[in-house]
Amino acid sequence: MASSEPTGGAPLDAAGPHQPPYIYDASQGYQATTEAVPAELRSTTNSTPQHSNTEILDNGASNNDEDDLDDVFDSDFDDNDWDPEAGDLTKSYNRQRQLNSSVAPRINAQKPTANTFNSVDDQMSTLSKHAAKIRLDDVKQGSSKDKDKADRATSELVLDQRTRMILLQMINRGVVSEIHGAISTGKEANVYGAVLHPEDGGASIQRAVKVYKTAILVFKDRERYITGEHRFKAGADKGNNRKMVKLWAEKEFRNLRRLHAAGIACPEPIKLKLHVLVMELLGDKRGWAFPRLRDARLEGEDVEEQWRNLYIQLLGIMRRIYQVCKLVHADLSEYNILYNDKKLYIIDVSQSVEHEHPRALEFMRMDIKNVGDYFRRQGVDILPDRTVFDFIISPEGPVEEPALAKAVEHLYEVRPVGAETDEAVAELEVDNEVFRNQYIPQTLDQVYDMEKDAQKLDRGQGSDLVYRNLLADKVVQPKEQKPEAGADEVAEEEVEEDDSNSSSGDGASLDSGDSEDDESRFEKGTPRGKKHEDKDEKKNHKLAVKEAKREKRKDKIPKAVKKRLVSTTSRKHK
Ligand SMILES: Nc1ncnc2c1ncn2[C@@H]1O[C@H](COP(=O)(O)OP(=O)(O)OP(=O)(O)O)[C@@H](O)[C@H]1O
Ligand SMILES: [Mg+2]
Repeated sequence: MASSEPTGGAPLDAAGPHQPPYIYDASQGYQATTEAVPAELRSTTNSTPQHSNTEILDNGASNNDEDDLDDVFDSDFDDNDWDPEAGDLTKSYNRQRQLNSSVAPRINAQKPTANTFNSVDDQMSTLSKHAAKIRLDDVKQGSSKDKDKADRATSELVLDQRTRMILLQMINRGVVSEIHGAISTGKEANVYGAVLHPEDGGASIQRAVKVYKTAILVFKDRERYITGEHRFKAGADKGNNRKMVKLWAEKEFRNLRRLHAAGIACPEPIKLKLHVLVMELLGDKRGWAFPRLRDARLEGEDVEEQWRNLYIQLLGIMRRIYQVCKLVHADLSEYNILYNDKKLYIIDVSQSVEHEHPRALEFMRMDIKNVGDYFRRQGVDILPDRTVFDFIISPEGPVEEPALAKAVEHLYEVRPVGAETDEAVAELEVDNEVFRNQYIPQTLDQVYDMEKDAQKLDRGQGSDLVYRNLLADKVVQPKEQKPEAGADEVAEEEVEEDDSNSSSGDGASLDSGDSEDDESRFEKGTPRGKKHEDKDEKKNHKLAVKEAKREKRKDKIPKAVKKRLVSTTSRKHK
């Protein structure tokens, strides 16, 4: 994949003002004229734009300017831009963007340009002393069956120059002391284990380092999370991979911080630099990461009950993320939840959206489906998607444990039919199917026939409306309600209020959030689905779904048999 063909590697005569104080030779690499550039850096080092022979491995990085290290050595690492105490993150983010897009060197403009290279070179030399602390072959994987994967991971993992420099910086600044092998390699990011040996000789601290990839194909499907995120617009430049991954990393960092501040079990975000995010390792003291929920093996006599408790725990977490963090995870599944000792940990929140994102509720419905499907496969008697949806978005009700779990138990008690009979199970499936295809307006602006719905409310039939829980009493007085003063506006206030109380003082959004942008968020996030279906069409659709289900049921395994099968399988895990 990488080319070792030298193209610009002819020895330079002398270091001119725009050239570094070392020269590059195609066969021998760097020939230092001042300090030696160590082997660790030599393979890919290239600090001058006229050299294009940089080996671009790894990371899927394919930008021609991958060797540009300017932003890596920006002073932003030092000025605590990403510390919660540093104040307005939007401002610091914008400041950073300005810095990054500036053509002039960011070091004292009075200095001759040659000093810029000196400085980069000096920094590289300084960092080089840490090179041996990046030991990617030191792989820790959860189980021996993952050995193959681990081997593959090791060979796949060759860091590009920029990433390596950032990692060395992290070591130099004492964010971590060593970086080890990959915990995970994926299409969007690699996650490495790292360890910090505190200077005071205290116990070592395990950390995780997530490195986002810059290959273009990777985040193609991220479009829908950006479109409609009006505050994201100014920052998103789809033409520039590097900027994009930086944005995703920032988004994840901020979202994690919100979750963590709300006391949700998730990795504590520690440090962010460009596309590299350092966070708490969710794992044991020796650096073994907790398994994903998908790979979790529950043990004990009461495995069934444990699964049910995890399901209830997760519904509580989802409600808390929505109500307290004002976010929707948007990629929640057994792959993005870690499990340890009866507890669930939420990870991978770079695509999480504000609850006011035009598609937030659609993403939430997807999360609910994924979660429900998974727990059902574990034999849990799950609640209907619609019930879960209402539980999460209802402004009324608790947002803390243990009250959350109690509230879920209550939902079980009051549901009309339990899942004891085949009919009840079938009914649940129909209801889920209908719900999953139903149009959900995000705000009152999107309500198709406000008049008609208002009449419904007046007649006390508001519970028929799928968006009924958006209709907090204070938000909706249907008759006087103007479309532009919808739930969204109130939600905005709540966000601000919430943010000002939170320690981070910022949101997960990435730009200034100008309110005049508010309308534009609906341009592309056009409501889809069943909006234009009238009542009869809906009824027919429901009947059709019912009919299809009835057909399917004919060759269905009876519930009791299925349950037996499921519990035998889970017992195998003991
Ligand atoms: N803080 C952490 N502690 C322990 N393990 C982690 C942590 N963060 C991530 N992991 C592990 O790394 C894996 C990938 O992380 P994550 O889900 O955040 O990346 P991703 O964006 O899904 O990347 P990709 O889509 O490329 O796989 C997780 O499934 C988990 O096993
Ligand atoms: Mg993931």
